[in-house]
Amino acid sequence: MVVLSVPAEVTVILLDIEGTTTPIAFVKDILFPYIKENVKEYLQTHWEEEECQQDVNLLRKQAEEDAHLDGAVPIPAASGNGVDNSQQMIQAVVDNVYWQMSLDRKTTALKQLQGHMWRAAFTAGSMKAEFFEDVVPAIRKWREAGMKVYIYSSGSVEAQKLLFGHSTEGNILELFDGHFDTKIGHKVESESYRKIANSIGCSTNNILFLTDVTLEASAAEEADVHVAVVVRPGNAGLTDDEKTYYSLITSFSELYLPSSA
Ligand SMILES: CSCCC(=O)C(=O)COP(=O)(O)O
Ligand SMILES: [Mg+2]
Repeated sequence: MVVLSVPAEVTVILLDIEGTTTPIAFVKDILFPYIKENVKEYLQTHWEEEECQQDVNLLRKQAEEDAHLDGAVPIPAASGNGVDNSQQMIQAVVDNVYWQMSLDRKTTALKQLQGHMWRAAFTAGSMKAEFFEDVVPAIRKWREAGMKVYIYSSGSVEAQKLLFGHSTEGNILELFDGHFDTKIGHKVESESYRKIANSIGCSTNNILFLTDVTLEASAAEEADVHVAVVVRPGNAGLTDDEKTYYSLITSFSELYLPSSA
């Protein structure tokens, strides 16, 4: 088995979700289709609720920022009361969500709505998150060795908690010291990793970030975070240069912690 030695200065392991702890197929074939199939009905049912209106307002602000992009879908401001106006707005939100999802955008606005929508499915038990089989045993071992373990995903913190709270392995939220999402910054921006270190109360070089996306790995590395790129079935392929440059692991069990020897 290939072994990757974790530098002695590392005290925190920061984990991506999609393509790292969880198969991309679970996200693309289960989580995202649920949103597309249910978004219109969800908006119709919850439209008058404050949480739903906050989600719509955030999506509208995002739509304003996106106005210059090809194919962008605007969300009009409410122009009055009435069923027709609400139905038009709901359709605009639906179209905007579909457009954003067609580009796999990671905007806070889209991720916040998705998180709220998944709540019903996870809490009713009709959806259970999946992890690669090495994930939970490895995290338990890291914790026993004194590591802190955090999640950093584009999925909202609320969605992350649903995922780890309702999985095929039960509620495993206790395994994490905390969660970060795009509210701290985007995963392809190195400043986000500095802010995460600051929030945890450590130096960036105390963190090892595991992700499947080399743009994220590169941003983290620029902030002096240690990185390993996770190669899983179904993940996007890496170029030869990326394969040579990055430390690669295909299972969390390939990480060797000197402190656990
Ligand atoms: C609770 S995560 C749901 C998946 C998701 O929406 C997503 O965007 C995953 O992104 P990641 O940063 O984990 O690759
Ligand atoms: Mg990922």
